[in-house]
Amino acid sequence: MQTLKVDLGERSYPIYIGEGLLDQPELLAPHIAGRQVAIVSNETVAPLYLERLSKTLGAYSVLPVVLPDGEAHKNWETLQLIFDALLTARHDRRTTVVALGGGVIGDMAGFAAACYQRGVDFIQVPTTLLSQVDSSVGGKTGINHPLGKNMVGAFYQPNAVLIDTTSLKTLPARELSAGLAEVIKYGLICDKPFLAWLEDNMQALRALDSVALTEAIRRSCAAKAAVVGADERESGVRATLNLGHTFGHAIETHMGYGVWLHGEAVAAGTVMALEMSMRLGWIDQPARDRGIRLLQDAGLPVVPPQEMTPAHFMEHMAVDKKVLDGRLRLVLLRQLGEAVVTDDYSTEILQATLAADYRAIVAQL
Ligand SMILES: NC(=O)c1ccc[n+]([C@@H]2O[C@H](COP(=O)([O-])OP(=O)(O)OC[C@H]3O[C@@H](n4cnc5c(N)ncnc54)[C@H](O)[C@@H]3O)[C@@H](O)[C@H]2O)c1
Ligand SMILES: O=C(O)C(=O)C[C@@H](O)[C@H](O)[C@H](O)COP(=O)(O)O
Ligand SMILES: [Zn+2]
Repeated sequence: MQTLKVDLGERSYPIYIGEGLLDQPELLAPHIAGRQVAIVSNETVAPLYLERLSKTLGAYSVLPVVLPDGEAHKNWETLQLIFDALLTARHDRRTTVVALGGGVIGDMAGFAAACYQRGVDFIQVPTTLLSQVDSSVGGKTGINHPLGKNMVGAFYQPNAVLIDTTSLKTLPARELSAGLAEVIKYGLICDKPFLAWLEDNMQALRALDSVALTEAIRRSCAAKAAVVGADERESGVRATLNLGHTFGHAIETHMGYGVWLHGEAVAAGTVMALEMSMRLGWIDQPARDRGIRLLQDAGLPVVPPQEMTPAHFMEHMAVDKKVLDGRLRLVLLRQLGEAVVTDDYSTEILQATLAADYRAIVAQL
């Protein structure tokens, strides 16, 4: 097992990474204060892992809360089901909410923990690659609004993150690829050598090679922990973790939550960010193409939806959380491995990026 730390003073917490950690009560016990634990999961993950985790937490009174599965359920109605269950079972302020599932479950369970009786303890047990490398770390919690992704939420850090890498064995290939989009993101924004490592190891990752996966998870979590430790509430460098997300969130909202997976939308959005960085003269064409090829090798879509016009993108991007005083800030690349958050671009270049022929760009690779 490997242990990383998210360094946030008195709110610091460990990230445990390893095989079979779901069965190790001694890792969770130090992070549970009371006798009550609510395991929040969904209809897909619960049949796979809920019984196991409940057994591991056998010393506590365990309340299972099983939600409907999917991004389309990341909303008020589903959040309410968590509060209903906690209140019906008389969970008090010393309860611990444990999120068992992917990023949708983690974001919702975390938000519920932030709100329930004004805040109770919370542990992340992520079971998708995306949640293991990104969403379980850093304390962004929340739900979607029909007008925009993650528009209602709170920064609320977990007490611990427990990553059992063997849970990835049951993950569908499409979901694994979605997680790889966020892994590639770390290489693009802050770790150029990691890009080369990913190019060398992409096939092993997609074949669920446990050594390669553990290394990708460790390196991703280390990058995320460093960024979050430096800027917990996104007043600066944390916004770089949003590479590809301004365009990607527009795709998710426009297409209907769940039609494009978050990681898929981020992948196509990252291609758009690469294209815009090239049009600004910051990266050259070989660098752009290298990024696109890596996303493609990960099994991800690299062309935005054909039905989305520049006007559609502009409409959705207007509610992005990086808009300040009406001006949209974008995460772009100065070079591979170095991201910037900037509003220093011309409208013409943004419009040209939105209108670019991505099918032609991909065809020439
Ligand atoms: N809070 C953050 O910092 C942050 C970061 C990135 C993404 N997110 C959010 O995370 C969400 C995406 O997360 P996701 O990609 O994990 O999607 P998800 O939570 O929808 O999980 C993907 C699918 O895999 C299933 N699943 C989960 N674990 C499984 C397993 N081990 N075996 C088989 N099936 C399994 C789920 O039931 C679901 O159907 C989005 O809502 C996104 O906005 C949040
Ligand atoms: O942790 C962060 O900060 C991120 O931006 C990570 C992203 O991968 C993630 O999708 C996040 O939920 C996006 O945040 P948002 O503030 O743009 O909704
Ligand atoms: Zn993301």
